Amino acid sequence: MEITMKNITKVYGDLTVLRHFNHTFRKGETTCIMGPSGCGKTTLLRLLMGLEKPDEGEILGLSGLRLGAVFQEYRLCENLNAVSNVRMVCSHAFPKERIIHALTEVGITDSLYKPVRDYSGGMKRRVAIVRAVLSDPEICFLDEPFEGLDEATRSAVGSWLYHQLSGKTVLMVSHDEEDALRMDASIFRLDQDI
Ligand SMILES: Nc1ncnc2c1ncn2[C@@H]1O[C@H](COP(=O)(O)OP(=O)(O)OP(=O)(O)O)[C@@H](O)[C@H]1O
Repeated sequence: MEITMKNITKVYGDLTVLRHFNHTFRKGETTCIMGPSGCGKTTLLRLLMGLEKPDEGEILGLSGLRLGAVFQEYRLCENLNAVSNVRMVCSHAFPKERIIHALTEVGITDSLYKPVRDYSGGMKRRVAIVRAVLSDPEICFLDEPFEGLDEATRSAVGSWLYHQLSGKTVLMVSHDEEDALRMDASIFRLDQDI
């Protein structure tokens, strides 16, 4: 029950981001990928999500899995409200009340029906988090999921997310060890000497 990145090399023009990189992530657990800015953390997630192709190497253990993701740039439909954004990833029969309940639990209450273009960055991030969770992923990728949230919200949303994703495979990126702690994640430091 593992996801293996085997001999992965990723190059952008003159820049080699990963060179002959090998690592195994355990399924059913949360791993927090940490490392200096620009070291390739997002690239690593994008390779695992299949959004980038490695120049060399292979990734094993992911095929057929249902993916969920929170991207740094939210990727919401700006003209739709929070409920509609989440509803897009749910099955037809999924009760709207459960969507509203989840959004309320992360603190999106009175703005549920406003277009998300009018939301703050922190609110957009919380909508993206609820969308990722309610898509019922088998593996969830979280790229700096708590960025832009104040300490109290970070803690409340972190605890909600931890409970929702418990037992699933989660690969997250963060600069903050507190985030790893609140998600009960093991830390993987990406510090390749390229
Ligand atoms: N599509 C791309 N084209 C060219 N260069 C890229 C591309 N994507 C990433 N890079 C470069 O690859 C390197 C690694 O980027 P990446 O976003 O993976 O780093 P990171 O560790 O996630 O950084 P941060 O912590 O700042 O988010 C950076 O130098 C970045 O500029």
